[in-house]
Amino acid sequence: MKFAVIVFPGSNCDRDMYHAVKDVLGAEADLVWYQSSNLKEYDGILLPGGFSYGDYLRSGAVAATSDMMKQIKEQAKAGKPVLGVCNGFQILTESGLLPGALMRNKNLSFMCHQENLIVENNETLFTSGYEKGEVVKFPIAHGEGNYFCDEKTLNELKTNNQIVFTYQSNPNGSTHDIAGIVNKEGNVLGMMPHPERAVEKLLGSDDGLRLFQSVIQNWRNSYVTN
Ligand SMILES: NC(=O)CC[C@H](N)C(=O)O
Repeated sequence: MKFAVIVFPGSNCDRDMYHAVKDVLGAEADLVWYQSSNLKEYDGILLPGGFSYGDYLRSGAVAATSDMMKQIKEQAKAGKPVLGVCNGFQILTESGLLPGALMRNKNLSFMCHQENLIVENNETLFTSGYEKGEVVKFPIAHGEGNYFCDEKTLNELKTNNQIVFTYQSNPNGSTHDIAGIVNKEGNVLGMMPHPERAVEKLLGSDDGLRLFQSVIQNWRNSYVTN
């Protein structure tokens, strides 16, 4: 399985994502500049965190209009796994691949620390390696992680089991303590906390490893026969 780690001007967690999948997991991965047109070559797409286009207008708003996002939409439609972390999540909501929006944190401050998350749904291709209800520890690092959606959208998210991670102790004011959601089809996950920064005990947690392992395992189950 080969991953594309998408790099926009202003991405700054791209190297961490690359390190996690390539060096720690031993998967194939490339850093893919946003002007590339070869996304079809990849089996999985990783949208890392950062400050694409300096967070101008709104976080993720400019990147959402790029040709790269058009390619990502096509690949998502084809069923490939797409993971957006932090600014990646913001880009996914801004581009309409996921519902809702990320607003300024309730305390209007940038926050950077470890958070406990609850795995609400372990029936996705990203979370099959976790137990339902399991508490995992991932770091957060954001100023605009306050997930908002209207009542109707929240009910849809609940009905379709699209809420994947919630915060055990809500740090940013997110609606329903939401930390991560999937699309209806289940192949696009957006989350504010950083699984790629929780892949080695030295980092304070390796709970993020199983997320990437789940993606790889599910891809193998679908495409590799022997
Ligand atoms: N680490 C990140 O991706 C930061 C995301 C975003 N630009 C924010 O501060 O909200």
